[in-house]
Amino acid sequence: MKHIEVAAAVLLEDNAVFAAQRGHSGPLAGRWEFPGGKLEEGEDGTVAIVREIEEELKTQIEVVRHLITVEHQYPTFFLTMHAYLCRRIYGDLELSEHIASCWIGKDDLLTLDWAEADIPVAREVEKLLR
Ligand SMILES: Nc1nc2c([nH]c(=O)n2[C@@H]2O[C@H](COP(=O)(O)OP(=O)(O)OP(=O)(O)O)[C@@H](O)[C@H]2O)c(=O)[nH]1
Repeated sequence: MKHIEVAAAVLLEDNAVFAAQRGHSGPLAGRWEFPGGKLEEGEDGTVAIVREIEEELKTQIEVVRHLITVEHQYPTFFLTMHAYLCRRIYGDLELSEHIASCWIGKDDLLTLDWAEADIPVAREVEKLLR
């Protein structure tokens, strides 16, 4: 079974979190996620997340702290996902791969159609929102 290791960014601003909708085809098409991507060989998650957000969203971020690591078995691969609380430094989170994005508050957070592995992350985020 394929094992994928991914870093994801939790960006909080004005008491809301940034979420993005996947546009790729495949089993998770159209599902919502925290932006990020796969670690390169030998790469630390904190380095990977800064690189991925620069590539995907043309935005510079910094990592504030590790939030949660989730392990999830999808039908076709096993996922390890490290979610980091991050801060935006510069850039407007321009979508290049996702089809939509939103800033979502505590009350609506769990109503989004999240990728399954993201539910435990969303629950952690819920604790950080008022
Ligand atoms: N970035 C990200 N990926 C997630 C999340 N939740 C989740 O299940 N995943 C899965 O983890 C993998 C992340 O890879 P990616 O975003 O680099 O993937 P991709 O399939 O577009 O790959 P590619 O860049 O090789 O085309 C995908 O299979 C994605 O479905 C999440 O919150 N953020």
